[in-house]
Amino acid sequence: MSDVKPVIPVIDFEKLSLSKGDDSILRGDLEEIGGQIKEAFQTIGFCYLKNHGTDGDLIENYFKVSRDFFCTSPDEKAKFARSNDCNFGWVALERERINPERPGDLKEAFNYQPGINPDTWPSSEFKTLSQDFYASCKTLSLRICDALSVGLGLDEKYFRDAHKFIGVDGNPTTLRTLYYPPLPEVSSIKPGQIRLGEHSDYGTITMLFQDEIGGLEVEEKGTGFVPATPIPGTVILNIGDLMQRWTSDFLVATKHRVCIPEVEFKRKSSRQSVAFFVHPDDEYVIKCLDGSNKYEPISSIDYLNYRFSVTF
Ligand SMILES: O=C(O)CCC(=O)C(=O)O
Ligand SMILES: [Fe+2]
Repeated sequence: MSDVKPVIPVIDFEKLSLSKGDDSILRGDLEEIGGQIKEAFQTIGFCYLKNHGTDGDLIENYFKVSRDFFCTSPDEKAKFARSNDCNFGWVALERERINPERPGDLKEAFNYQPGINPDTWPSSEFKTLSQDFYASCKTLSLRICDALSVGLGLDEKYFRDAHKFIGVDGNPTTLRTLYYPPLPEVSSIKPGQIRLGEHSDYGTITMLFQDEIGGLEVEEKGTGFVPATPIPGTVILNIGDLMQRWTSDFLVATKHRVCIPEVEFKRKSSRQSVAFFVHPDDEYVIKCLDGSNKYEPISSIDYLNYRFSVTF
């Protein structure tokens, strides 16, 4: 057996799994798992969590209802187009350029944030599954917050207390289902165009569920981009720029992207993923945790608006 650690570590989350009630969570388990997550975020900035306890049927059904929507006609999808002032709905192919130096991303997406109550949904099933998936991700992300708080030597509820309003007004945490359609012939892909350009996320943590097609790559210092190969049953976890700022760069928000697969059948296949972007409450003020003033205090919502204003 080699002692070389895999670049992106796989962390066993079983002891903090969603199948366990809040009362059965032990401090020692938060320390152990929180320490492993911290170490991953100090180095590569990404990890996989296995045995997280998210209901497999819920994941499967949410992927399916999303795919059914993305496979409807552009006119149908346009009825649910996301506007700049309302974080709900469909984002068309090439509509976003997350890396402004590249052409539009070859992806579609659908955003959901429970504080926003749209008049209509693509289907009642889509609505129910979005609500259920959001609720499950919320619980898991708060457990991750507890582990990370303990891992960083903070009070167990430190990060949880900054995320009190996830899923209600006053917190921008977003569930985004992503669809990367089958790709056209290489000749009709624009120079430099990929499925999702290089970027780091904006908020505190991001959880990502991906199908088996692959293509996600993560930047490793000194090496370049390395694949985040799909591992069935896991969720991928990374931090965003706001968490990096909060920890005065102690933890790193790693750049990542989704490339055009080299294997032909994967280029001809669609790819799906689901991201849960966690942000602190709008008015929560982020101050450097080490007591330094490396970065000025800033409210969560001011930071997010600033990031959107320079990207889109
Ligand atoms: O689809 C993926 O694998 C990555 C998605 C992502 O990084 C994002 O939406 O920020
Ligand atoms: Fe991302």
